[in-house]
Amino acid sequence: MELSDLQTIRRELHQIPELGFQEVKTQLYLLEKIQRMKKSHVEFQKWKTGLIVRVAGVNASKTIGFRCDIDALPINEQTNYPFQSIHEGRMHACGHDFHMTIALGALQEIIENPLNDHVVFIFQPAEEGPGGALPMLQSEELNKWKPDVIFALHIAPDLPVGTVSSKPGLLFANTSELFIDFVGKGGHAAYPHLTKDMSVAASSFVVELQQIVARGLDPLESGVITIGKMESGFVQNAIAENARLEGTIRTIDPTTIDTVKQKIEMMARGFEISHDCSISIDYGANYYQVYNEERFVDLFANTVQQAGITYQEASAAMTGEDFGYMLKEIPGFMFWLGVESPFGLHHAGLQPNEQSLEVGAKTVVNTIQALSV
Ligand SMILES: CC(=O)N[C@@H](CCC[C@H](N)C(=O)O)C(=O)O
Repeated sequence: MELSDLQTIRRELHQIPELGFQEVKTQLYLLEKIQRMKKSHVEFQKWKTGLIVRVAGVNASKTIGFRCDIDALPINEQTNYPFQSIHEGRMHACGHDFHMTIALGALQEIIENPLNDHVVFIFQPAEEGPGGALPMLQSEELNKWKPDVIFALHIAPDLPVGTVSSKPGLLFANTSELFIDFVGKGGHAAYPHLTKDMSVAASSFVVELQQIVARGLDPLESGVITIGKMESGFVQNAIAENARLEGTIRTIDPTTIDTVKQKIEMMARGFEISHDCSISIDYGANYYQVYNEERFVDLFANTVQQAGITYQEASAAMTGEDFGYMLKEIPGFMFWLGVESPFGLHHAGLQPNEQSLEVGAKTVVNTIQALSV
């Protein structure tokens, strides 16, 4: 596919971002593109709001899988693009518009030049939450065409176009969402002694949470607790009866996340006494670490270098990815694709360089070919 075709697809997808398991327009868009490419050796199945496409090999001994994620974030876009999101409060701020476009570009190439092996393209919903990889992996649809080896990519705003990066072993962290609800007693702003102020309780809780990482964990273990959203009260001159914190926990070791959760629960019991309130905790979606198999990372590094693309050894990151569940069951790896954006992932100004679409599609095709040898 020409760069201009990839750009058109990316821009059209960028305009219709949808949250996890609501990717209705996105699924239709992908279907329409796939129908146009479809030939007799191509089949597809829908899975919820996602899709699985299989290109049959000419003499297959295995199935190679490439997975891309298709959902967006509840972020208000702040780019100066003429093709901004038409969905208010929704944005492809994690590059999934790029991931889908690259998958479509690679799919077309593989349809036109089928390999010996079968190739399965997985368009997975709900990566940002509540998590589509695990239920998709357990689905009849995916099990019908289960890959023997699988890989995926993620855009990297801090890497130049023409550079890709990965590493053997741990690439992304273990994660758990974190939702904490506080219930106290509201009242007039002038009579705090008659109330249980949940704005104060929740604010102190946010600050105290950081002590769990600073003082509750072995300094040689890594952890992050981030509260990305807090809400309380409803008017400036009333004391808040309710508060809600929304955040995420990240750890390098899968067992450390349980330690963090225990400490949060102990802290909540203490706050219930000291603030005379009730606190409930929900951990939402939990993702398993992304762990790359060394032999595939080596093969990938050699393949891209032969194609004139720069390979850089990555460091592990505290980002999460439910693709970790797929890698737990199917051998493979994940890599970062350089897109040099002035703003990072999950930022309202994310503007990845579209030149990277061609590099991405070429890299995916080359990798599938290398895995098929
Ligand atoms: C690559 C990336 O940015 N992934 C997300 C995954 C989110 C998982 C979940 N909603 C959570 O916040 O724990 C990330 O934020 O790392």
